[in-house]
Amino acid sequence: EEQEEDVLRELRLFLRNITERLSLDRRFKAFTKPVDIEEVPDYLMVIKKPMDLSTLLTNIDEHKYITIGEFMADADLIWKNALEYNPDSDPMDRNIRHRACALKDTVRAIIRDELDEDFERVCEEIRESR
Ligand SMILES: COC(=O)N1C[C@@H]2C[C@@H]3O[C@]2(Cc2nccnc23)C1
Repeated sequence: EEQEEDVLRELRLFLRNITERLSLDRRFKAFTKPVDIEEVPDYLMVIKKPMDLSTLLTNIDEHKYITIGEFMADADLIWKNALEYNPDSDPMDRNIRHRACALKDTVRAIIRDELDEDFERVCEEIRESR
């Protein structure tokens, strides 16, 4: 009912705010747009489900996420894909893995600090009711 839509609207605002803050952080520039398949032709052979911050924003606007957990699963793909595709010891790979780890820790810290447990529980109740 209408109260449920109010809750999901507030969730979208919270998720957009997190995603926009991450997109402004210079450490995460490599994660703001999809990896360019023309520049990296083998990317889709290695990475089954690409994800990036601009795609997260599109998914939010398309009402794809009803719980924080669903958003986290896609946000985690960003850094997991970077660790998987860039495993080597050369400085470029090490650099993007360092940023991937920083992204992982930053997302978790924001959610721990800013997500109200009761609000998340209401979102999960809505997900179970649909
Ligand atoms: C999240 O970003 C990444 O996982 N990558 C991996 C690619 C390999 C390397 O860096 C990326 C883009 C790129 N483009 C041209 C030549 N080499 C590269 C970004």
